[in-house]
Amino acid sequence: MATSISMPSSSFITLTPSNSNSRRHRRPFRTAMASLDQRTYSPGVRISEGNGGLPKVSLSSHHGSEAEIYLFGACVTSWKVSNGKDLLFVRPDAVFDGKKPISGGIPHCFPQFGPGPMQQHGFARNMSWSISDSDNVEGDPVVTLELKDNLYSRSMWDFSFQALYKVSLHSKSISTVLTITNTDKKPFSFSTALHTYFCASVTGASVKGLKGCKMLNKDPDPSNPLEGKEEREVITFPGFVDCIYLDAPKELQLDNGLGDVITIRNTNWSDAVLWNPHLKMESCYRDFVCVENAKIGKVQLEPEQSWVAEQQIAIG
Ligand SMILES: O=P(O)(O)OC[C@H]1O[C@H](O)[C@H](O)[C@@H](O)[C@@H]1O
Repeated sequence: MATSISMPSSSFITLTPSNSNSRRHRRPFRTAMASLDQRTYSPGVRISEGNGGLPKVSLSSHHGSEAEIYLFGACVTSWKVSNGKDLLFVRPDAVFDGKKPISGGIPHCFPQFGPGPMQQHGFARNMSWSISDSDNVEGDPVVTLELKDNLYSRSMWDFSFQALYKVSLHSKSISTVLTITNTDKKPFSFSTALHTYFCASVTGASVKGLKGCKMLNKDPDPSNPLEGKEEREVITFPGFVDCIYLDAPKELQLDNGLGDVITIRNTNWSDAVLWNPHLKMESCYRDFVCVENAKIGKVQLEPEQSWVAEQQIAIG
């Protein structure tokens, strides 16, 4: 069944979440593992200790789908539909030490995509987010995570901001809405991406939907990307791939080469990135491809303005 994403037509909005058909718990707190189990969340939303003792939110829908999200980096590390097959990939070299970003699942790149004045892909993927809200909408669990500036983020990017990340699990899809709000008194700008790792057989995987897009190919020289236009209907991963697609469409299709066709829809994520490290990660490159929704050109926000973007990945 096709599911549509309904989003405000403007990319800059003020958030007013509401849902009459929901069972919501709003409990802002900063995570401390000892106190986590005393909190209650909406049905289908549970918190427990994950790898490395890091707090992990588990979502289970009444349809049998499941997802896991680490508060460290607000990283969705697992998404399973009712057949129990995990469609996301976590690299075998991923560490869960609360310092290094979790390599796999859906890491955030914010407030910078790629290399730049601050660390690669910014700091959001290696900070602890908190739970600001949980909900259950007709049997589907929803959790909203929040990140605000602190001394660490300000040491790299001296702005006051709020990031809200709402993750909703459905029977055959998972959607994420990222809202960045300028809570500062001065404007700021950022680039961002959701660096999604999909389980795949790299020799059978392919992506459709990018034909005609302007490309910035970081292969062979990442510091001097080659401009071009994508001519292929079906893009495969025969070797190292690291390519930005500007003004990508709202819907891409990934055939993971493992028998699944995954539709990746978005609202307001204007760009896309394909990445597979090939022999640079010899132990695991055969088992995943990254298809990333991104905002490569800078988003500029005035004080109190918000930017909102949604990604939905769906199967079947
Ligand atoms: O290893 P990471 O810091 O997670 O980055 C992994 C990759 O992310 C993106 O896909 C970039 O386009 C690549 O150039 C980068 O190598």
